[in-house]
Amino acid sequence: MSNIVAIVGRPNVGKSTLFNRMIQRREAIVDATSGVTRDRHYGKSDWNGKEFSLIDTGGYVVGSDDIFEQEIDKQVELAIDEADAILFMVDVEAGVTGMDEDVAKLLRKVNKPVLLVVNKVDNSMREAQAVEFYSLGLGEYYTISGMNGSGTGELLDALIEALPDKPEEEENDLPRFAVVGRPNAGKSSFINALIGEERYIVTDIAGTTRDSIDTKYDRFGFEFNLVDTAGIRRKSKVKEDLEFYSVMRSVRAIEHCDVCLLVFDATRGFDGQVQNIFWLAERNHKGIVILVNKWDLVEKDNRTVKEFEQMIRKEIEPFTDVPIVFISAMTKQRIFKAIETAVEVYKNRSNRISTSKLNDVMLPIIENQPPPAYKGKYVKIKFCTQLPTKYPQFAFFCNLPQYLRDPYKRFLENKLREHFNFNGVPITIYFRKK
Ligand SMILES: Nc1nc2c(ncn2[C@@H]2O[C@H](COP(=O)(O)OP(=O)(O)OP(=O)(O)O)[C@@H](O)[C@H]2O)c(=O)[nH]1
Ligand SMILES: Nc1nc2c(ncn2[C@@H]2O[C@H](COP(=O)(O)OP(=O)(O)OP(=O)(O)O)[C@@H](O)[C@H]2O)c(=O)[nH]1
Repeated sequence: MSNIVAIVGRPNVGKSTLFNRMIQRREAIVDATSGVTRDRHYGKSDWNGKEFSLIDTGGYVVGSDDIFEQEIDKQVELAIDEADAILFMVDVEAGVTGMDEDVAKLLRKVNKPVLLVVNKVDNSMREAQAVEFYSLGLGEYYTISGMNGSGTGELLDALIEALPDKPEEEENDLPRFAVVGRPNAGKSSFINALIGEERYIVTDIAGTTRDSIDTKYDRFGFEFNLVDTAGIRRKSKVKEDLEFYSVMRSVRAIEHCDVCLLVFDATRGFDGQVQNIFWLAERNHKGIVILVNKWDLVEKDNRTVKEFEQMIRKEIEPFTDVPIVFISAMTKQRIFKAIETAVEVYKNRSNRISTSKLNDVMLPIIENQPPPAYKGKYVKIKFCTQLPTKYPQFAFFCNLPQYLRDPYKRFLENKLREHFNFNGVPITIYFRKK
């Protein structure tokens, strides 16, 4: 699990410009041909080998200036709750504004690293103007130009230095489940139905969940950890139904878990916000179980289940090999089934296939349907192997890896899924030169 860094600040100071710079740098290196559209607000970055997740809190709010100000405060409070470090961005062109002062006031009370970033310092004259930001009472500041990149190296050095060291080893080897979803989907109700009474919670100390965000349960004959349930149950001050809030509240739990239980409200549909959380889990290579909640409220006939499944699978293409369980947190219908499925997905995610077995299955398939010629070149795949990682990744060795396209990658993934059980688990495929 990586540290979470949030960029806060009033609109138009340049948050997304810096965000894009930090994310793209890495994406260019990691995966130049990724077909998935990038999240505008969440991504991974790294500096000197230290990885962190980056959240841009900007661009969510439309409305009058009044609403604006309140919203910014809420975003900052949430960022304070959920992030490990905060980049507070201000704009040297505009100078210190009232809104900057409000945000600074919130941030001065915070017991986490806060780095004051003065943006749009494109030249040395502006460097001198930046001194006025000392008045915000946050101490030292970093001058950057998000646009041309100057100063960002120093900023990143300081950020990495300030980030807490995360323990690599987990507390125990039990499956870690996170219950995620939009506000009001029924996450708390589901957790309550699952664990019964309040007294099952061992570590529910609000605000101190940072270092131990697992809570251990032993229910229905399964042992597992629920991730950050305290955080979910704490009932954040923020209740608004905005994408930003659900993403912000999910990021931490998703990063820390093995399997996400994605709860959605059957009466509201599998909309964009649910999908965002789904892809957040997928991009983090987590197992996923979709829980269609409030099933008691749905008028059903013998086709309803099928129709729901089809509708959902259409929205999550091409990663459709995901279990869907219809539950009611209220009547406790199929609560046990939900956990049982999550345990199965957990096992699938740890599924390791021996190289000989893998090649016995995959090579004949490849021979039968080899990659199509690309630019007149024929690609020969020689063998494949599963990499020794926590989640399923496969390397296919071939003469011309750069000529293999996404459709063939998907073909191989489908064949892997047909022959081995990776239900609910994202698969990564690499082509390597041999
Ligand atoms: N001169 C200068 N302009 C910049 C710099 N960084 C960003 N800008 C400009 O500032 C404007 C706002 O930048 P954004 O990155 O969209 O700002 P934001 O804080 O994400 O804004 P919201 O999404 O509304 O919260 C754009 O016109 C950018 O081109 C910089 O370093 N120097
Ligand atoms: N009919 C019905 N109502 C449900 C069910 N699950 C939850 N609800 C209701 O839906 C509302 C929201 O449930 P919560 O459990 O608070 O939802 P949540 O996802 O934890 O919400 P946030 O804390 O805002 O993120 C409550 O009024 C619940 O009583 C269900 O299975 N059936």
